[in-house]
Amino acid sequence: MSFKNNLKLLLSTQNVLIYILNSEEERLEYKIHLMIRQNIKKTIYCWNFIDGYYNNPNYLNKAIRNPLQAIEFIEQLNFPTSTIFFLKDFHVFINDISVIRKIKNLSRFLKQANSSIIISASEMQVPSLLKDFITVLEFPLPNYEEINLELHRLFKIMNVDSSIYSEYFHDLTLAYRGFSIEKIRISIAKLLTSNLSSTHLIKNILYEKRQLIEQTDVLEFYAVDYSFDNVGGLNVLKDWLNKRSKAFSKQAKNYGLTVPKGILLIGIQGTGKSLIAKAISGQWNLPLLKLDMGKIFASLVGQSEERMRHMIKTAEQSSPCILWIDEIDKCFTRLNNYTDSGTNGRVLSTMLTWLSEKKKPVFVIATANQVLSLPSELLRKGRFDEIFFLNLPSLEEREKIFQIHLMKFRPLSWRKYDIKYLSKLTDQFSGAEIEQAIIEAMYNAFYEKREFSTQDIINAINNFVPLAFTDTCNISAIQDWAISGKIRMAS
Ligand SMILES: Nc1ncnc2c1ncn2[C@@H]1O[C@H](COP(=O)(O)OP(=O)(O)OP(=O)(O)O)[C@@H](O)[C@H]1O
Repeated sequence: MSFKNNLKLLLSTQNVLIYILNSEEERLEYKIHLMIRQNIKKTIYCWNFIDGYYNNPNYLNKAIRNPLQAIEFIEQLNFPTSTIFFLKDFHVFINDISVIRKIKNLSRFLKQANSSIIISASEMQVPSLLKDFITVLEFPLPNYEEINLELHRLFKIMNVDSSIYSEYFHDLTLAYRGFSIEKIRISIAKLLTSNLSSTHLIKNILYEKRQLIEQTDVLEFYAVDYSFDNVGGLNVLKDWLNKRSKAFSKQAKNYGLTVPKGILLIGIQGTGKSLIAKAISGQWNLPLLKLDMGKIFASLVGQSEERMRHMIKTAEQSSPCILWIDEIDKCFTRLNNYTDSGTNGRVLSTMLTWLSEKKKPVFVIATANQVLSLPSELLRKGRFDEIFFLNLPSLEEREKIFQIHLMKFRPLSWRKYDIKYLSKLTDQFSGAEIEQAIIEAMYNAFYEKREFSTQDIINAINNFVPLAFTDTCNISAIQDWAISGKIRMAS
């Protein structure tokens, strides 16, 4: 249900105390006034600590700097019917016992009078004594249409010919998702006065967005310049992803397609799971947010779930985007789930519920090395669109990986290396190990002050012991599991 409908319902069903969590007080106040004018017949009294009651000429400056008096004022008005008392920053004062008592005493009469108190709060600070009386609502940041409207308005005010940017208006609007209206105003004023081209304008907004996202502490904004050309092999996975590359477009929506949820990539270390996450972001031209799972877990009870919820909200506000959850197996294991039914289980269940019910265009890429220890709930249908297994590369895939890395290091002379022979020598090597062997060869040749050759790479390969040789048991177990048909192979 939309915020507006939710609030309308609460106000018409005798909810006496409504606590609205928001970061945009001015916009919230405007929306409530608009609702009163258009949809509901109520009178409104607004109060803040410095000005007291300020919007009704008959009661100007009542209860200045006195929250208790602000509540007593309601009593003095003799409980007017169908009235809203909009109290700003009142969360700071409702921990005072005299304020709590007064509100409790008032609540019955407010109910009879069909009136309500709305507390506008920037933080969640509901005292336990009022828990049963308060309904909490969250005021969402502006949506696509609101941002679009505001941008047109700002362009007009600033006398900027919006037709110059018309082709980019959709991208501009998307880039500003996750910003408050106030932040959009400041940002657009700053950017338009610096006469940037459309693409630079969007780049700068994304830079500001990055700072906004990183304030959350658990999300890192990854600026990547990768595409599928940087990934050798994994053709089935790439094909699957290519078919969804326009999944977040208007055309896909009009076609009736549902927004894809995401994928779980399971595989041996160094087979390109992280690389694929970065490449999708570049290929689909969507921002990549990396979640630091370790930072979700806090020591205080309830704080970890709160951080998870906050992270989800930030990702949704920045959508469309890619959310990359690296090494999910390190945080959620079967063992953890059974031994720690507390925090770990609750954080997992918050995430699983979101994954199942997610409607916003946040494409989740979770990666894991271990599958046998992953909680089964995570693998269940409906969480991810698909689970892919990334095996050690085949001969053809190794050829492609050698080519990609040699082209990267020697864009002009890569053809002189005997890629076919090197690929044959590296059976059981991962992509990361192939890259490592080339780098090792380069170091050795550089030390001897000469260009590196195929022979240097052969020497490096001969001195290299790949993980598949040292961790045979684990790797065979995961390969057997994948081959048994439980998940889709990435190549
Ligand atoms: N298929 C591939 N094509 C090209 N390069 C690859 C491939 N696989 C791995 N690499 C190289 O190895 C590096 C490390 O791989 P990556 O971090 O993506 O592996 P991973 O599967 O995420 O490993 P881990 O499980 O250890 O996190 C990549 O940055 C890339 O340079």
